[in-house]
Amino acid sequence: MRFEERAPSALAALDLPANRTQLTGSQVLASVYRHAGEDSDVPLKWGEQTATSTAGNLLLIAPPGCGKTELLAGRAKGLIPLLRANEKVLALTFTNRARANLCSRLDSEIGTKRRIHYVTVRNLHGHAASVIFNHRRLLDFNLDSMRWPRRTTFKRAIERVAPWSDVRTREEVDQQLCRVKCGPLSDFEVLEALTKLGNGIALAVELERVRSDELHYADLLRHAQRLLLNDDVAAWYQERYGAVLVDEFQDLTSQQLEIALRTCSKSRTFAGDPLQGIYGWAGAAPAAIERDLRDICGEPVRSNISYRSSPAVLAMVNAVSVPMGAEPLSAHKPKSWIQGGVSAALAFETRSLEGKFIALAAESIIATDPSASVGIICRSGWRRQRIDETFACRPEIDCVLWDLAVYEPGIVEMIRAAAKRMAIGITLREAERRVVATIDHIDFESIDLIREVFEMLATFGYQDLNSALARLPVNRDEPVFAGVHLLNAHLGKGQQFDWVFIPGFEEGHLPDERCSAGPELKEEERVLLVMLSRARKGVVITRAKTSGGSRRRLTKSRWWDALAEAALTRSSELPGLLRSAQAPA
Ligand SMILES: Nc1ncnc2c1ncn2[C@@H]1O[C@H](COP(=O)(O)OP(=O)(O)OP(=O)(O)O)[C@@H](O)[C@H]1O
Repeated sequence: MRFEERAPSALAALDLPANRTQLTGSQVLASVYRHAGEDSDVPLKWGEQTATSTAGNLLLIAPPGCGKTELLAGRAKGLIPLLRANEKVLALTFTNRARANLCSRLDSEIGTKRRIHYVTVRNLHGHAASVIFNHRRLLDFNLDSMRWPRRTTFKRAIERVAPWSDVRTREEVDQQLCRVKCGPLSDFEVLEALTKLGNGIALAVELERVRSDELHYADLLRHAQRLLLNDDVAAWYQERYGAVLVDEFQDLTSQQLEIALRTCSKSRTFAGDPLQGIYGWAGAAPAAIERDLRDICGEPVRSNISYRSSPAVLAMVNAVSVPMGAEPLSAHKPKSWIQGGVSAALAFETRSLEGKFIALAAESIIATDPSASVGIICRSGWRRQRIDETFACRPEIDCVLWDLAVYEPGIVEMIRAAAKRMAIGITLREAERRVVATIDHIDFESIDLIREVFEMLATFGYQDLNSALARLPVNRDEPVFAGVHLLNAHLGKGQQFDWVFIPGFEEGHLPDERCSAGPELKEEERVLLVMLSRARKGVVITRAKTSGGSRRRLTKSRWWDALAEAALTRSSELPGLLRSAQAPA
């Protein structure tokens, strides 16, 4: 059945200012073409200078989709012949998915074997953990008796000391602890600082952590920084790493920057985009970091040609980024995109209709092009609830929920590989113990995720491993593959999808109600830019006019009108365009 036959009510509910949108859209499109030139082969300078340059330090600054991560992979290739015997390149990212992303780019550039031989790819917490483990004898605590952090460690700690605290209090405590631990403080100095600040809950959480011999994520960075401030420790790493590459520098804290710099002194490459800085709440300071990096690397190499997105997507991206002070982004080979791509803004009467539309649209895209990836990206988890429920009612659509451990790149594969050596009928508990035993204990994040998978299987009532394994999804190493992906904004950083749907353009959600002024509002704008710019072929933004059974009126997001103006696709054209969802010619 055709898309529009299946969704008459959802389509009828669309509310798009068609004429005005088309007019403004063509103007924007014209400017996108003008900037790129027809099918121009750009930007040689950007690529040549970065991949083959043997300059010690290099700073790459460019907006989303210009190929920064790709260039880091190229740079690794160029640096490998310059390494001395026993030296490696260290590539640092922020998340597991970003690590998987960089690994797959490196694999295409230099092959998996050479990548494993010459390049260590870690996220910053993983690198910190290895520094702590390698130099544990210098620590002022016994690492053997400590537990590595889990994703739930902080949540469990605060539930123990302040079970009555609300979400906002918990976030504030988390942020305060992160800020205090952003320097090379000992445990005693952390307690002293928290006492001075007078936040009783934060102090209680920290005391509970020390009492129960746990490390939190922020402790990993703090202890790694302290160790690396020791010149002998730093020299040990500097002999091993002939080059360091850091992706997304805008999200570094000064502590993380120091860890990267002390780890490698020879060749340092940083890639990023200050306008995509979305971790200010965790202590990242893009402007200060950029200043420091200019001192170290000199003038940045820049580009504003997007290899990722169609002209229609870029029209929306530019509508957000240009008022923020960015140069407009242009599409590389703009003519190669069928009809210039898609960008649309759709308002629905209710959240339920919005969810129904998105599910049908995603289903239609996948039915037409099974190789397409569709990202449904929400600013916040609470606003995704209705969307998740809609997809849960439609088991025929395969969905990847990015918050579940079972969908983290490589995790199910690790379980399956270990399970091959286990007897049929082994209990889940025993299987978990044996799977964990096969993982390098420094890889505490994979161990945490494997434990989460087993916890989830136990909740679903599985008794033995074999029956559970049959129900686990096929898991891949790459972060984004064909199918529907449901995620929140921060998880999507650095990733890309053929199609992106962004629900929830209402005040209170976008921007978040706690971030409606000052630097927090600026950061929300950057979050918006990150979400929009994940799209390759098409981006569709949506909002609901009312909420819940009471039909409370919702106020449209302050960014809605500008984006609806920049949208190039009329609602009546959308079904056909979704059906012709193919990769660019
Ligand atoms: N020189 C190039 N030629 C063709 N395609 C490219 C080139 N450079 C990058 N790409 C492609 O463009 C897309 C975006 O690249 P990449 O993810 O490296 O951009 P980015 O600048 O790191 O983006 P973000 O800031 O959003 O993380 C990828 O699909 C990549 O393969």
